[in-house]
Amino acid sequence: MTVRSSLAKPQRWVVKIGSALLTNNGQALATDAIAGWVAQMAWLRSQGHEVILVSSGAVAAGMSQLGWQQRPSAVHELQAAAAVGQMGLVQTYQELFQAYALQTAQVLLDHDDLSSRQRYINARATLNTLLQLGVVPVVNENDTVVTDEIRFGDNDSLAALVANLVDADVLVILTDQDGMYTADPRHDPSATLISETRAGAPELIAMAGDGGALGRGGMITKVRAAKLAARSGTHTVVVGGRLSQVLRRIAQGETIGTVFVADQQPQQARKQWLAGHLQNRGSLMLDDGAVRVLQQKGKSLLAVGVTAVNGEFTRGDMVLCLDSRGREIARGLVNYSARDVAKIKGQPTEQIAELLGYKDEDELIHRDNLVVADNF
Ligand SMILES: Nc1ncnc2c1ncn2[C@@H]1O[C@H](COP(=O)(O)OP(=O)(O)O)[C@@H](O)[C@H]1O
Ligand SMILES: N[C@@H](CCC(=O)OP(=O)(O)O)C(=O)O
Repeated sequence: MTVRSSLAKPQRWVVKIGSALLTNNGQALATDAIAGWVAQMAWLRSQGHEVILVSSGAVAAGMSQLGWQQRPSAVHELQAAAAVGQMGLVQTYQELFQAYALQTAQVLLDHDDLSSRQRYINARATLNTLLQLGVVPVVNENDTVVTDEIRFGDNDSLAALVANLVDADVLVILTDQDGMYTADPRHDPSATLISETRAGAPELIAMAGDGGALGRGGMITKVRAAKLAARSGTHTVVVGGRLSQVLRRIAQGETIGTVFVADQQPQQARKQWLAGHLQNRGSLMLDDGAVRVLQQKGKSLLAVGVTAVNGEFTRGDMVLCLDSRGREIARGLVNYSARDVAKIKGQPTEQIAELLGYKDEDELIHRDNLVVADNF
């Protein structure tokens, strides 16, 4: 099966719509165009796909509401414009999705949320819960507190980090060109469209230029985003948002835009990332039964299989899982702090709420967040 045709199976999609598309030349939100994408996302949902939307446009919408003709260069003015514009942006999505009986949720994130382990695990749990509830999350950068991203107008990397967070199958970046060309087509009329490439191919950087006046990340940030997304095995499609029925056509395997193929299997890529990127903060000693289910059955770790706790860790930290002789058999992101694990170790899952006065996840470490030793 080719990457293109694989997109026709029910999938988890992250769809990113850039500033360059969302406004009518910076005058106001392009509501008709937005209605068209919403209709297509509702169709994706009706076909069994899950959809997370990453939408820019807050600064551009705010500028037009405030009557500003020029994009300001002062960061606090950009942030103020984003705060004004975000209101109209989410309201527009809420009303348009409602026509398809779909609920929406506003999720504002910044890069720190995704690099701090505790916030990472919380953001992941919230987004997964929203998807399970059938809600369409509408994500944007938390522009009030970021500086670099708003200055450079880059929601592409945010979209890639969201794709990593939810293990998306595909990231679709809608923009104002039909895809990625061998050079910026605004400046080089001989440039040709690249139909398929490997995410992370080094030659792409030299072909990618910067952006236009409204969205400003340009193609460079999309190339970087495709490389980031590939860490979770997510394929990226950069494609023209104004092409008729663009999302439907991608879901039907049509060859449009540029596909950046992730050449690692999702699980493998994610586990490599877990294995390689985080320092451990403590360890859990497991009984023989827990060691067996982790090693042989690929299951999650439950509190009942833990016999001892070491170290000072909080929810979201990386901890080592040791067998009774102290050998490391796995490592993963823990859902409870060291203090709480000490209270629930050896206990069945049903006891967690009573022992702690609250319960987050059933698992101490979910299998998606766990790497068993032979994968290190
Ligand atoms: N190699 C390339 N292929 C296609 N577009 C490119 C390339 N290099 C630079 N660009 C520019 O990137 C722009 C899209 O990026 P940007 O303006 O940031 O939009 P968005 O708001 O969608 O992120 C295009 O309008 C195009 O001029
Ligand atoms: N988060 C901001 C800026 C993000 C932005 O413009 O990014 P992009 O669409 O990638 O060029 C906004 O909503 O306006």
